[in-house]
Amino acid sequence: MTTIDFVKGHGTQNDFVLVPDPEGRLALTPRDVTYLADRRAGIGGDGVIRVAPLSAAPDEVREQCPDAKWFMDYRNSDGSVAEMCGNGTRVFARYLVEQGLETSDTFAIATRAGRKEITVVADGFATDLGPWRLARETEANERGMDSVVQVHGAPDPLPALSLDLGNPHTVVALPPQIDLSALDLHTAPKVDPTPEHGTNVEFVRAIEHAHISMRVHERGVGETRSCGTGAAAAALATWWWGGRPEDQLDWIVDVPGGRLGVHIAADKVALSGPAELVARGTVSLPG
Ligand SMILES: N[C@@H](CCC[C@H](N)C(=O)O)C(=O)O
Repeated sequence: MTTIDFVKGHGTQNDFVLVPDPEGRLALTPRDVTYLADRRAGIGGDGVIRVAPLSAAPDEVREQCPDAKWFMDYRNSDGSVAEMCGNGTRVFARYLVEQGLETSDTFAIATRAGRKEITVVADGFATDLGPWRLARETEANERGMDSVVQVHGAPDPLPALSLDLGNPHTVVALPPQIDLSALDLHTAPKVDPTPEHGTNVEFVRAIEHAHISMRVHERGVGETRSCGTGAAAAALATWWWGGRPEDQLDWIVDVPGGRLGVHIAADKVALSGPAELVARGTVSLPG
């Protein structure tokens, strides 16, 4: 039986089991990940993050991130690998700083979606998520929609926009007659056309100028209380639908677990918000 150290943390209640692997020797299987993420039989989390040295990252990640020391090896709670996790980057950064593994106010980390730059800010951490793009630009109609989403709680399919932030997102602007709280996200919303590699789905309600609230159904997880790349996708889609106003580049995104900041800069986007570590211990992996 293998016993490992773990650290539990969260960013706006998007929670993760961090697994320190300073030598880069740990091969977490999907079964290990589902066990660690299990809220009843294991530790519990929306995802599992192995903290590995850059030398343990895949070749293409090492090439893209030569100045990063640490690789965020992210898995969803169902054991699947995801390219990116925005809230995860901040919790990962919190761990590196608390352990003294990073000592400056700005540093790079490596992810499967490339190099991400972290900045320590007053209320947590900001992550430069880098470039984003419309996933199906050629198919977006004049209203900026390229797909439809069927979700329990809405009588008809709702128009949506797909964005790529390193990982896939489909954003729905809720019509005024449907409350965010009326949606049932226990089952995955159905997206048409079906994205080849699945998608995270965000439902957005505008509150005021550059201020939205959202709920999310995450690929590989289910409904979560926050999603960092999802918040960025939701702000970008709302900004896009609004005609990309140049005076609306700083967004507030309210999620069930708290509040995130999103800054849009030309072809890049940044995410900011809190990150907390709440527990440490050891756990035996299933044999
Ligand atoms: N919660 C994350 C996103 C995690 C990955 C996602 N479920 C996927 O499969 O793409 C975030 O904060 O961005």
